[in-house]
Amino acid sequence: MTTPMLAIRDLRREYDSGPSLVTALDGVNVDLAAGTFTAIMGPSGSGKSTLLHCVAGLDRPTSGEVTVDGVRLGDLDETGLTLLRRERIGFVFQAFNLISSLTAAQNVALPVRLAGRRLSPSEVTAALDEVGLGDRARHRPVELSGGQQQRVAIARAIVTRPAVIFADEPTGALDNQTSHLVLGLLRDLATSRGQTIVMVTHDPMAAAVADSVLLLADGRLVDRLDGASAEAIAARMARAESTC
Ligand SMILES: Nc1ncnc2c1ncn2[C@@H]1O[C@H](COP(=O)(O)OP(=O)(O)OP(=O)(O)O)[C@@H](O)[C@H]1O
Repeated sequence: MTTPMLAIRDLRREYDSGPSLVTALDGVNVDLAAGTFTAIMGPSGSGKSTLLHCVAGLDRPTSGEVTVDGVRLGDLDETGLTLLRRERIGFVFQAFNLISSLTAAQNVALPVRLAGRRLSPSEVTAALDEVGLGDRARHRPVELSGGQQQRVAIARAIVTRPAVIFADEPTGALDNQTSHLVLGLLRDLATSRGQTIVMVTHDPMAAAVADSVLLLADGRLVDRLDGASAEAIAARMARAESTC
């Protein structure tokens, strides 16, 4: 058996919020193979963001273990986690998180630059070309549409060729047509480049682009749908929402 790109074992995350203890993740176990595209769905408050943050090394679980590309996150200190995120992980968020005073090319190069390294102009151009924005390198975010801004954010996420890309509602702020384009890009990163994509979404149409959908409810993985249509995913989600 090949080693999974992401291995999640008995993952628990509790929040001590005043008088009550909130269990956001209640023993999640799953392996995700390299080059797969996985959507995480579930009712509001089911633990999707917490799972994404724990698996991406942005948050520490209360117990359990996450292994990313053979590295156990629990063995890393904050510096080690920062390095891992910088070198092997890409992030795409609903809010594009671009710096308004910088051009598209400067935004793409910024994280690496903050890390004390410089990308060659051809690396930046290649990433922008890959998302179809090679001709917008000198544009500032305000001069770009929402979909174009999200594509710049994707270029920024892929410029270091990370093994894993985490996307939190990447199409949440986009219209249907633009969402389709952005999802196509993510799909292609998995299929053509073997990158592993994990995407939180509420949208069954978006989830249908993934290879599989993991369904969370009350911090537990309650179902997995492989190759399901948007209609099948929507129906399963409706059932999950009616029982919570
Ligand atoms: N920092 C925190 N402190 C206390 N409780 C928290 C914190 N973050 C999340 N929670 C709780 O943990 C549970 C899971 O939250 P999480 O944000 O992971 O859910 P979600 O599925 O992403 O929700 P949504 O779809 O609404 O974004 C919720 O009950 C939430 O209130």
